[in-house]
Amino acid sequence: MRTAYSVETVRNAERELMARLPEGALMQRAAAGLAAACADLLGGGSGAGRVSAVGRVYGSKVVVLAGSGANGGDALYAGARLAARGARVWAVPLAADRTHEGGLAALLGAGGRVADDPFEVLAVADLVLDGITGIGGRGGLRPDAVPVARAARGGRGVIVAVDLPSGVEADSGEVAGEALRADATVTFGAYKPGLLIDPAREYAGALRLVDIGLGPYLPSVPELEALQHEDVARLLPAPTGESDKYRRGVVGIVAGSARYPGAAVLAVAGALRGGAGAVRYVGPGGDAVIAHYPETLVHEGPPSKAGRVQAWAVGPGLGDGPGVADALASDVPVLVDADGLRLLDPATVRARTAPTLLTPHAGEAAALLGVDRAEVESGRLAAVRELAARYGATVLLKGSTTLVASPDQGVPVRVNPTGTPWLATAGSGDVLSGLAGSLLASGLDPRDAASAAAYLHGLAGRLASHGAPVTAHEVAEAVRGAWRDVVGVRAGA
Ligand SMILES: NC(=O)C1=CN([C@@H]2O[C@H](COP(=O)(O)OP(=O)(O)OC[C@H]3O[C@@H](n4cnc5c(N)ncnc54)[C@H](OP(=O)(O)O)[C@@H]3O)[C@@H](O)[C@H]2O)[C@@H](O)CC1
Ligand SMILES: Nc1ncnc2c1ncn2[C@@H]1O[C@H](COP(=O)(O)OP(=O)(O)O)[C@@H](O)[C@H]1O
Ligand SMILES: [K+]
Repeated sequence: MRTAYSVETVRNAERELMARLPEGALMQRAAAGLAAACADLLGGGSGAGRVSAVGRVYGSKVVVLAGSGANGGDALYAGARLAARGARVWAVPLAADRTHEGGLAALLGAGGRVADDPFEVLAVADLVLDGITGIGGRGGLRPDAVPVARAARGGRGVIVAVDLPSGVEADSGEVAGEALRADATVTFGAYKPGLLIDPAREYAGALRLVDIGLGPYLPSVPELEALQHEDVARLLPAPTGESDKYRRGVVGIVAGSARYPGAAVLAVAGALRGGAGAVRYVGPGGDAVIAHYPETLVHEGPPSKAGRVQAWAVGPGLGDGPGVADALASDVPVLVDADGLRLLDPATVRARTAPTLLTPHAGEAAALLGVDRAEVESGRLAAVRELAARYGATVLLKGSTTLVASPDQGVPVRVNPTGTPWLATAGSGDVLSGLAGSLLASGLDPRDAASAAAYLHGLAGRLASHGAPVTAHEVAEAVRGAWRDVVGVRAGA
């Protein structure tokens, strides 16, 4: 599990740790880890967007962009360590007389210099350390930093953000103005939410966490968590000798319409790959569903008359078709997506005794919240939390970063680490709905069902795409490979 903590929490932990250490020790730990990561990148270490061509620290050219705070201090001390190993290091102080004194003195003492002309050194740098702002930064880059940041980006050097890319909001992932896009970010003590959530995540490049000993002082419940393979493997259902199709769970799919018949097929396609023992389809698309998936149980009447299910997934391609209210009136978990989300009444959802899972994309979330889509896209974390609180439901917010929030207080939001922009293709959300509904039916709680489904769906998207366009149908077909990958089954086993 990868976890992220808010700035306030990190600062509290740092305070506690610092009280037990000699002055400056923490910054030295950060600088040592940062310098080691830079040495690795200068040596051709992979993972970052750009790869350094120099192949070694000795003789390489390094520029340190230093702001007025401790972030600049970290960068300058790391610059000093690189200078001591033979790098030519220039400092570019962006806050004149407020540059970190100790850091600058260390750099000068190790043979580094203050650049006469920042643009000249940025043009030839092999590596640029962005120490303009870290967790103390507010708003985008200030006007005087903007031309310097642009010159850094325009040069050929690998850009390494210190703790955070300068200009991004650490707690929310918002990017309020201009920010410096890094090839790699070396962060200290704990990931910050902004490093895992778009749009800020896009600016961070490859992530490295430097352990500065903060662990024991961080609370056990983080702000944000990202599941990894082993976490998802623990969640996925596995049939046993005692299993039969009913015990494995039956998922009911209410999807498709005369206008969108394909949505029914795609939602069923996802559901069939999701672990339930049977898929019941309810709606007007039964013929198309059967033509693709004869194993589906189909029904044309209302969901309440379709026979017992353990969970419903309602909404994909439904248009104004019936079924949403009927499914919501049931006493089993219900996933509501797409058309089902229109006119969804918070009071109805809140009054349910069984769990509800809402799966909006940014546009649908904006409509539910009564705000602009751009507001949701720039502030995903706030939007998903607000929706979960307002509806008393688990919410999976889709998009470039998929987030899952629980309505319960103190439960970390989950951020999905898999996926590819190629998933932005018609119908891929329908596959996700079916998949998540199927995991709900097989007994996962809504937060686990949503995050495991997003994880598998994202991985399936990557496997099916391999860098090329992909269709929703192919994503559904790749779910099995993703599942095997997660649970560690090798091909042929
Ligand atoms: N605590 C510790 O022991 C450890 C901390 N660590 C390190 O410290 C970092 C936090 O340091 P920090 O608190 O000094 O804040 P920091 O991020 O350097 O920036 C704040 C300064 O920038 C300014 N400023 C604000 N916004 C701005 C903007 N948009 N554009 C430009 N300038 C802006 C603002 O000054 P202002 O001009 O507003 O007076 C303020 O002085 C943390 O990220 C990590 O790297 C590690 O060494 C581990 C140990
Ligand atoms: N830029 C992106 N990067 C990664 N995944 C994306 C991106 N845009 C959309 N997705 C994913 O693609 C799927 C699209 O779902 P949705 O918007 O409901 O589309 P549709 O209604 O056509 O099925 C979601 O799983 C979403 O998270
Ligand atoms: K920075």
